Amino acid sequence: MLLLAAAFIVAFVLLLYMVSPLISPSPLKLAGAHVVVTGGSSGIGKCIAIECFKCGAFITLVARNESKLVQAKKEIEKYAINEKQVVICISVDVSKDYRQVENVIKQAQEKLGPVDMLVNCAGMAIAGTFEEIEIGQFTRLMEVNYLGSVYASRAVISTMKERRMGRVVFVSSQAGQLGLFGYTAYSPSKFALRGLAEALQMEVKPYNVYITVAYPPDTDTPGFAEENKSKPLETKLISESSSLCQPEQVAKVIVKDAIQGNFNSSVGSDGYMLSSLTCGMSPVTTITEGLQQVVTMGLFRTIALFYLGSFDSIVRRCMMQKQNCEQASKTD
Ligand SMILES: NC(=O)C1=CN([C@@H]2O[C@H](COP(=O)(O)OP(=O)(O)OC[C@H]3O[C@@H](n4cnc5c(N)ncnc54)[C@H](OP(=O)(O)O)[C@@H]3O)[C@@H](O)[C@H]2O)C=CC1
Ligand SMILES: CCCCCCCCCCCCCCCC(=O)[C@@H](N)CO
Repeated sequence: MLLLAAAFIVAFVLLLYMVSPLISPSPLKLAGAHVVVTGGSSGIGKCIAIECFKCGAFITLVARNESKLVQAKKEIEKYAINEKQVVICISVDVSKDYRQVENVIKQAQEKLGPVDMLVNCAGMAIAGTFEEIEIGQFTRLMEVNYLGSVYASRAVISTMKERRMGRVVFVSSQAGQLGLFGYTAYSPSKFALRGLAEALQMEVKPYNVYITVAYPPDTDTPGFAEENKSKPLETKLISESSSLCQPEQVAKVIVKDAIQGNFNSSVGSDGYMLSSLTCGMSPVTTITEGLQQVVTMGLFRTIALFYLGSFDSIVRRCMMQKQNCEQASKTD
């Protein structure tokens, strides 16, 4: 009986491997491709642009600040592998008005041809307790992190479907896979990207267009330094459970996954565990990935329970410390 079951499983796995080319997309060739990177003037976005440029791509950088854009363009151009390669910059706020973003994409396509890959990396983080964060910041984060990605993606998707090719990358965050102290405004804006990505992937898969959602951990960038200025101690301590990465390393992984057409993109062992644990109904792009999710789910949930316990105790300890400080200052 056991033997029969084992034989059945082996046959099943073999069958899955046989049909795997049907679900694995063919890799995108970056040489000569047009890659648009929103948020490409700094941090992770700039490193993604460099990574693509190194592979022979043509780059459009999109961000607000013109001098930062020009600076980034100069830096990226150093990595050229042939004389034809071009980097262009366009200044726009991706979060304000769909028509503006659509125009920017049109301009980029006139200069460098149809977009082969769009990387939605423009974004920002604000950390603070729920009652500390100004009410307008909840709107702002949804506008920049979520709607900014909707607008740029909406502007490229029709052409991608017509050409039966393309990649759209959403840069979410590990804070888009779990909610944690201090991120009541930020986490939802990153969770939203996952919902968008899943729904969109189901629509565009028959057109050979592939979506990638990246979930980076804390990454050493100018944006991260800015966020740290006002980050609650609890958020800092909890985030230390996950590694601090360099933007170059994060960019390498994101570009590799986008080329392959992988839906999930994570960095490091905690990133891997989190993605596996939170895979839910997200599409699977390789058989190996699907099998790993099935096998590791229970184990990773067990590990996660220990993490959750330690997060709760960090929050409780910080609260008690604050109360002690308040009492001490009252009795003084
Ligand atoms: N660093 C980290 O720890 C992590 C970051 N992430 C995510 O990665 C992305 C990049 O982060 P990071 O590299 O740290 O950030 P940076 O602050 O270093 O870079 C952000 C980029 O986005 C641009 N940008 C910001 N707002 C807008 C806007 N409204 N319209 C157009 N462009 C905009 C900025 O240019 P300008 O200001 O000139 O517009 C800049 O080019 C973000 O989405 C972030 O949430 C995810 C996980 C971890
Ligand atoms: C099996 C379970 C494993 C669980 C591991 C849990 C680790 C949680 C750490 C969460 C870190 C959040 C980083 C947010 C980064 C970010 O988006 C901002 N820095 C943006 O600037």
